[in-house]
Amino acid sequence: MATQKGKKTVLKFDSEEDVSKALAKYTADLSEKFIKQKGSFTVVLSGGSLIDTMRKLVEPPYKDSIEWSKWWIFWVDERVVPLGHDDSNYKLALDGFLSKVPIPSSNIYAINDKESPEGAAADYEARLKKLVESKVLPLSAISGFPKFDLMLLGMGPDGHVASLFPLRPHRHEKERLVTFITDSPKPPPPRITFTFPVINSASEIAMVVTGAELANMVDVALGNAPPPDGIPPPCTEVSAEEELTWFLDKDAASKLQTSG
Ligand SMILES: O=C(O)[C@H](O)[C@@H](O)[C@H](O)[C@H](O)COP(=O)(O)O
Repeated sequence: MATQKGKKTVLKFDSEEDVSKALAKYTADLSEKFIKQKGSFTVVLSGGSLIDTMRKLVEPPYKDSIEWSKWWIFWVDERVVPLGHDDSNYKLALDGFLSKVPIPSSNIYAINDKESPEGAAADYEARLKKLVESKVLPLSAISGFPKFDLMLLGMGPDGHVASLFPLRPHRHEKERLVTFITDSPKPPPPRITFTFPVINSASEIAMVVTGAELANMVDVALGNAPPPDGIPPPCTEVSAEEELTWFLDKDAASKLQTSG
């Protein structure tokens, strides 16, 4: 199998508002590109502040120009709570994004909230495999794992991405597509999450990071500073097959500026 990986780009903006504008344009451009190329656009969302930062995408001109009917929506991680619960990443995305645009509901892959964490991870993985069979999701020629067009990721101050946390062994999972955790250090504890082989098979990944409390970890993630405990955190493992693009506001990039 080929092993070539994609490039990495770091974009810095004066404000979170500018990150939001740039992220909307980037996402709209990729939507147009992938829909032209393959007739669909598969997008993987995170929870946290990302959905709010995506707010410009559901405003003109993008709200009316994007071919929403060709979009497919997935979650890189989800809290195992009822879909209507305030902790649910599905609810967060529904309220802030999905309820405002006409993506077909059959293209929106929420978790099965009747299952245990283990059951919900197995169920989500089985549904992804069906989408591979029906050719909605291609397999990466590099990794052999399902290949999504775009993943939109956030990062925690401990360097976690998705629900892959520094001191939890599931960050090293290499076989499964989706795994689970019942003791997440970030509440709520029960979660399911894509594994690194799936995350790193995406064509495009946007790491969307804003706020001064993340500045130290951005420095570590981009290789400018060593990890505080000597163990590379999950954020250092993210790569995309085409391009990984970091969207940083001035505050999140503040340590990078001082260290050059
Ligand atoms: O469900 C979750 O908790 C998220 O998917 C998680 O991985 C998030 O993206 C980061 O913790 C960053 O969160 P913030 O953007 O709120 O800092």
